[in-house]
Amino acid sequence: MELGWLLAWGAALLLGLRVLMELSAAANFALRIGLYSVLCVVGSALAAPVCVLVNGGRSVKNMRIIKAVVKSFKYFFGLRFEVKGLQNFEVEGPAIIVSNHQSILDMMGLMEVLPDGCVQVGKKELMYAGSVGLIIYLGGVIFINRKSTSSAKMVMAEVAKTMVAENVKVWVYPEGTRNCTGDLLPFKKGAFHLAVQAQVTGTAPVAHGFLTDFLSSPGKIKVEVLPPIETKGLTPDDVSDLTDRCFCLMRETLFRLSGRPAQVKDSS
Ligand SMILES: CCCCC/C=C\C/C=C\CCCCCCCC(=O)SCCNC(=O)CCNC(=O)[C@H](O)C(C)(C)COP(=O)(O)OP(=O)(O)OC[C@H]1O[C@@H](n2cnc3c(N)ncnc32)[C@H](O)[C@@H]1OP(=O)(O)O
Ligand SMILES: CCCCCCCC/C=C\CCCCCCCC(=O)OC[C@@H](O)COP(=O)(O)O
Repeated sequence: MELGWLLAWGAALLLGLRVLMELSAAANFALRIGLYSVLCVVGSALAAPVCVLVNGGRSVKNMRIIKAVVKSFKYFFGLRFEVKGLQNFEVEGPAIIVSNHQSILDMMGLMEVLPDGCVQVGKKELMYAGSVGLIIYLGGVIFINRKSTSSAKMVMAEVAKTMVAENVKVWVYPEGTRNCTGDLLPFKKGAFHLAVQAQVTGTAPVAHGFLTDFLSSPGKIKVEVLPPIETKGLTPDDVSDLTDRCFCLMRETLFRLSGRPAQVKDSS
């Protein structure tokens, strides 16, 4: 009898949530973000011991495991991904990847395209986000202190040396924070200094219209990897131009993916 009541209450709750999601777009979004957070926390707790057992601790190789787990999340939301330009990651030698960053949800899109041996740059506070922080640490994410420019620059200078020595790709979010306005924030220049310091083969901009597509249920998320910009031979004097070029390319692509007319605006 008690089990019967429990099932009845459970069914009523699910039905109630379903109706709420149908009636209110805000409730729909909040519930889906809630489910995503639960999946991240539980997925991280389950994946962390696997990463330690398979790769012995913090290593970029763990990103393969993390990627497999995060890629399964789309089935909970009925999402599909339309990925274009993956071949643009096939550059010889180290490279920088830059992408827009709309929300915590972006990780689902990023994992659809993340190449092997690619480390990401993240704010150091992420380390303290419970099991999610642990998995981010295990995945080899490079942590920077956004409150100290000199310390962030020092970390980036070390990254420049490592990426050349170990032939790795580095993924940076040049807006430096989440931004869900549908447009881009002016780019910070760290990624582009890094490209020049490491004399990388290319800087590949990635653009996605994640949030717009996530809100239209069931969404088809568009992610596009643009052709890399050759950065070998550039000097520190070229950093501003390189930053502007990437900004314009990415903004144009973001607007196209979101189905809005292109607008003209510079990065300053
Ligand atoms: C299994 C289940 C798993 C479930 C969980 C799901 C997924 C998780 C798993 C893994 C995914 C991890 C994802 C992590 C995502 C993290 C995203 C973020 O955290 S974004 C925020 C952090 N990132 C950034 O901030 C990068 C962008 N910022 C920069 O590049 C900045 O420039 C900076 C280097 C941080 C410095 O910033 P600051 O504001 O302090 O200074 P300015 O940018 O204003 O620069 C001042 C001045 O210095 C010059 N400059 C900058 N960098 C350099 C340099 N390296 N060398 C020389 N000079 C530099 C810059 O040009 C400015 O000078 P000027 O004004 O004259 O041009
Ligand atoms: C003991 C503490 C427990 C904390 C539990 C935290 C639970 C978090 C639940 C779900 C979060 C999933 C996060 C996926 C990783 C997303 C990385 C990310 O998007 O970081 C934001 C950062 O780029 C920019 O931060 P700001 O926009 O500047 O801010």
